Order: sequence, then C-alpha cells, then structure tokens
Amino acid sequence: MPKKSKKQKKQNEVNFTGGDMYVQGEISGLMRLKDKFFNKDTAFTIEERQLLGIHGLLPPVVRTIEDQVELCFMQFLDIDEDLMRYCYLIRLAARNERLFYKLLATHGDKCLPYVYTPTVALATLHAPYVFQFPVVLFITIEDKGHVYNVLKNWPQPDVRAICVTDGGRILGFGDMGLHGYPIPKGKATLYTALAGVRPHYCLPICLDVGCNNSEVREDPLYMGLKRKRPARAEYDEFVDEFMEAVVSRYGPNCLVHFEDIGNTDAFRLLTKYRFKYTMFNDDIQGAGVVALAAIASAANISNTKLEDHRVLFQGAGEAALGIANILFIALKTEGLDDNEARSRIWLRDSKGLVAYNRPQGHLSEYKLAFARKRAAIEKLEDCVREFKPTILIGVSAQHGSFSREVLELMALYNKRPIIFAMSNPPSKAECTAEAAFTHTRGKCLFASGSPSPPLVYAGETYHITQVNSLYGFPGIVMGAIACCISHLTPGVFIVASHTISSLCTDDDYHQCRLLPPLNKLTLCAFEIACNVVEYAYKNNLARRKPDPIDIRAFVKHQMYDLNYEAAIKTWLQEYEK
Ligand SMILES: O=C([O-])CC(=O)C(=O)O
Ligand SMILES: [Mg+2]
Repeated sequence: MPKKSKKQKKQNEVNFTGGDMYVQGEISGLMRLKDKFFNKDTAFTIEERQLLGIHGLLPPVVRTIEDQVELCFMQFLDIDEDLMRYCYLIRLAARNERLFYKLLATHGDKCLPYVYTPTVALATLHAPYVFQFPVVLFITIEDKGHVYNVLKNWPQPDVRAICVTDGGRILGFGDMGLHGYPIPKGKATLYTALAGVRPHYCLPICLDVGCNNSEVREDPLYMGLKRKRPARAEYDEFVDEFMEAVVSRYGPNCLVHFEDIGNTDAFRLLTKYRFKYTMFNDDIQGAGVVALAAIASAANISNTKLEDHRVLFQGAGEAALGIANILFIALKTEGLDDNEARSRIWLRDSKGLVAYNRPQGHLSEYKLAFARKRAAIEKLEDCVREFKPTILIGVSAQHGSFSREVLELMALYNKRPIIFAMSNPPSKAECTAEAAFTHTRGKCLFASGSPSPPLVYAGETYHITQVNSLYGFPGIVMGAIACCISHLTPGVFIVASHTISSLCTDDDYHQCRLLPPLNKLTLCAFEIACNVVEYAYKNNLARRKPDPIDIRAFVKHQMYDLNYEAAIKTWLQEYEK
C-alpha cells in the first residue's frame, strides 16, 4: 500500500459511522464490491451503497451475514456433484472471503469435506478445470536465480505462514506435478477455518520442478512445466533458494509447512531445515501428532498402557515414520529404553518387513532406525502372524491391503484390535470401515483417514474416527506464528498430541471415538495454539517479546474476525503503518 502524508490521508477520508455503518477510507465502492477482502455483497446497507456510489448495483434487499450464510448453504446443498461443490466454495472465497469463512464456521461439518479431504483429491485430478486466479503462487524451477522476485509478486505483504508442495507425492496418488496445487490451498484454508489464522497471513505455494508421471505430464491440459524432475543437486539448490527468499521477503518468523513432497525429498529437507528455519512437514510430523492422540485414546478405551502395545505399519513412508518416531518418543517418556521402545514398532514396506538382512538390500537411514534384526518376511499376513500386533496402521495407499485374512488374524490375537486405515483418498484406503467391523466381528477400534458416516453393524451404530492431520496442523500453525516460534521441536508435537487426546471425554470413549468429534475441531485448534505458545515461552523458543500475561487472550486477539467491519479496521491499521 503506498504511503500517504497525514494531510492526504485526511482528505481521502469519508468517515461516516452511524448505526452499523462503517464507511471509511479511499477505496471506491466498485473496488469494494470486486475485492474479496472488502466485499459484503447484499450486506452493504443502503446508506453505505449511497455513500460509496454503488447504489443500484445491488438489489434493494439488505441481508445480515447470517442470512447470507444460510442462502449460500442452500445453494451449496442444491449442488449434486462433489467437484461442483468444491468449485462453488472456492468461487465464493474469491468473491467474498468473510462470507466463505463464516459459512465454514457455521456449517463446517458439511462444508469442510469439500474444501479439504476427500474432495480436494478430486480437485487435483481435475486441476485445470478448477483453476482459479489467484489462489496459489506458482514458482517454477525456471525461476531459479530470481525466486525472490516471484515471491514479491504475491499481493499480500505480511505473510506469516506458507504451505508449500512440489506435487511429488500428492495424497495416495504419487507424483502429480503442478496439478497438486489444490493441496496447499486446501490446507491453508484450514489454517483460517479451524484456527482463525488471518487469511492474508497465509500463502499457499506450488513449486513446479517438473513431473515424473508421464500420464499426468503428457495430458494436453497439463498446466505445469513439461519436463521431468531435476537431479537431486539442482532440486536442492532450488529449494534452498526458495527458503532463503522466504526469509528475505517475510522474515525468519515466517513458518513454512511442507506438504505432499516426495518421500526421499521430504525426509532430506526436514532433516536439513528443521533447526535452521521455522518449518515442519505435516505428512511426517502432523500425521504423527494425530495418530499418537488416537492411539492414546485406543489404549485408554482398552484399559491398557502405551507400552502394552505392538504396532505394525503397512507402509514405511512419511506418515509411517512420522508416527513411528513420535510413538518412540512417547514410549521412552513412559520409561522404556531405546531397544524396548523400538521392539514395539514394526514397519512393512512394498518389499516386506523392514529388516536388516532382507535380500532386497538397501534401506534408507530413516527406515533403518526401525529395521528388525531378523529374517525377512514378505507378506502382511505373515508379519501379523509373527508379530501379533495390537495395532495395525495403514499408510501405504495400497487399497484393500487389509484383507479379510489380515483382519481376522487381528481379531484372533486381540480382544480389541486397533485398526487405522489412514491412506487418502478413500479409493486408496487399506480397508473400509465395513470390512474392518465385519471381519473382526465388531471387536475393532477403527479409524479412517477421510470423514466417514457412522456405521451400523449388528444393530449397533459406530462412529468412525477420522485420523487426519486436520486435528493438529491448524492449531500448531496458529500457535507457532502467534509467538513467532523459532523452531518446531519434538516437544511441540508431543504437546499438540496430548492436547488432542485431553479433549476426548468419557462419552467419546464410550462411543469408541478415538479423537474428539469433528464439531470440536476449532476448540482443538485453539487449545493446541495456546499450549504451543505456552510451551514455546517456557522453552525459550518464542521470539515475540515480552511474554504474554494471558496466553488465551494473546492468541484470541490475533485471530481472524468474521465480522465485515473488521475488514475496514484491518485495512486502516495497515494504512496507518
Ligand atoms: O490431506 C490429507 O487428508 C492427509 C494428508 O496430508 C495426506 O494424505 O497426504
Ligand atoms: Mg499430505
């Protein structure tokens, strides 16, 4: 925003505040109608319309934001196709941002699955079709050398949280290249919808470094660079330049959330950056936070301790290792030594049990940490027979890999087998809720990665827990940016995980819910944010000084205001700077 002299500012002011009217500043009426940040649609009062010169451009009706929300909700419900519901919502967000977030705040249970999992998966499959300007910043490998200049083109100057993907491993689909861009958009929307992060602080970014999936890349409608991914050295140089440009443009407190990056790149970047920048990887650390909370609940329901459990992972990628690592820390906190803690964790990847001496040879250092000193076992069924896990976690994107035999074995060895089929979208899930309940004869404590309706089995209704990082990352991001955290240490993720499980009630346990119900997601985000802030100040990780006296008020004060009038107030604060 250009700086104005005091005198100029005075001249430009049309300051008329009477009743609920709030018309101030030099922004023209038409500009307010066209700008998602200021637009109130039919909520502009007649007086405002006259003062702003937009009288006649709207029908004479004046609605409250609550009435507008209900109207939008009716329109939304009238749409039959999932992808069209997604399009409706992103168009509303582009036209009237506050109304969009108010709709999500009012009807989150119905609307969130259409801006996030599972519908966001459809959006990536139809990326050219749903593309809308400007929702995501695209930085390509051809911008190498001037990444900072591209970053500068983003219209909002005060970015505090970036969600970035390179499209390398989009959900369970693998490499989608630039067509993965709806993912960071969806995640950033949840920062605001669930945790109240102000939308102009959020920047979703897609790094386009090419795509190794020829089917995606050669599609005539493909929107990204038609090239393969570069060699590691060039990729790393590009991402290093990106991180440096973020710090130059937005300062060291700007949080970078990595999302759906290819497996080896994700681990390498996390190891390299975690103590250098304010960053985290949601597929690794975020998945760990939420899965650990659900495991803690399952242990509670079955009257056991964490150390009584044996966990077998189907899949040894980002989520598996993220969960295994946080579980390892939690087990050690319960008093187990390294070997005892590791002995409770088995991983199975596409080649079989992760074991030192298996013939397929090389294991990444991240898998090696959990490799077993024993003979290789190939089939999942045989791993279950051998290890007799109490918990089976599916993070492999191998649809149907929790076969009838696997599920029956789990029921044979356990009074309450704990089964998480976490892969997304549902077409990639290891099993359905119905299969899990049927083949364990209703004994299982089950969770999926996407939202599922309640299941009726043998006359009983069961709520299906959604073990998805949406319980964790919005609050972590809010807490981190509220106190300007320097680094996200393992303790931050443990605090977030404990916060989630502490919000489960006896009633939830009674209904076999392993996480709080979805209508408590905003509460969850707020409590996580407060606890992360508290932890950061206690552990000398917070850069914002002085320490707040009242942490809850401190966080609340920084949250997005869903009232229209707040748009003008925020604008004036910026203007006065
Ligand atoms: O987006 C989701 O629902 C969970 C997630 O991060 C993934 O599957 O990569
Ligand atoms: Mg992800």
